[in-house]
Amino acid sequence: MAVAHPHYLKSSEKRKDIEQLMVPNAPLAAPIPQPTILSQEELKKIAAFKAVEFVRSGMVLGLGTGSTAKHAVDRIGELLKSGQLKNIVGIPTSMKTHEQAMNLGIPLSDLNCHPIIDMAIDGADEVDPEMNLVKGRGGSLLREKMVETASKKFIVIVDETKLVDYIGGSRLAMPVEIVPFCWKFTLQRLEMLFTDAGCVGRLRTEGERGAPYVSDNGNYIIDLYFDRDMGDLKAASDAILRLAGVVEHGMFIDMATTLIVAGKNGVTIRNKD
Ligand SMILES: O=C[C@H](O)[C@H](O)[C@H](O)COP(=O)(O)O
Repeated sequence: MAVAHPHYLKSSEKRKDIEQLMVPNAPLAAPIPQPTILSQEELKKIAAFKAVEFVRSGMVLGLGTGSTAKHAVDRIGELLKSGQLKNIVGIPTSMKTHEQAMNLGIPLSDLNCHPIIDMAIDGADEVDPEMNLVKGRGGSLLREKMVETASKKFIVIVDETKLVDYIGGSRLAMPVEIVPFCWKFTLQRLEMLFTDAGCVGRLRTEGERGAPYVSDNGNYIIDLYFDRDMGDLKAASDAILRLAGVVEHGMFIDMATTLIVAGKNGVTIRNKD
């Protein structure tokens, strides 16, 4: 199903007016409707707002992490404030989202108190044609996976740049959360699993001094980069999880129940068969 972006037309018309004002001796003609070019940020927001339309009062909600999920959390906060939503309980997937939701006044809880979640809404770094995902480039994969596997429905929200032919296909990171102890050893073991796919691993670092990035759970992250398709994802997942030292990986296989993609031609909503 594709839906256009009517609520964004006004701003494009505004832009047209401004362009006309900047052209010397521009004729005073009625503005000609132009196709709207939306930024990636606007597309993320459109996908996020569409997902929040599925939220109902009384739900326990998994609150995702990242720049796309942030729009969804903001929107939920807004609807709670205006009274359009009531009795929502949010389960945040990171310390960052916890802070955002708290500042918005969204009542929060955790998996100990709410082991079954009605619906989770979160972004993704990659989505393949089977709706398998890569997540965790923002470092929150472990808590996201815990919350989203506990969710009856998991709505993934992305702009169309996240669509790939196969997992790893963006050539960007597939994150793996590991314990800090002897991280180089674990990195080498991870690379060795995927030599056929031309896999290279890098410890994620931050700051000018390149200190290891530390997750909300006190762990390190190894980013894996693939030259070629790694093949059977379930076999890859099992092999990674069998390595002592690995906590979790960022492949979310067969977890998404709905995918919302915002692109220049509109919004597409797809449910898992
Ligand atoms: O750890 C981060 C999460 O998995 C994000 O959902 C993912 O990285 C997508 O983030 P963004 O919406 O900022 O592209």
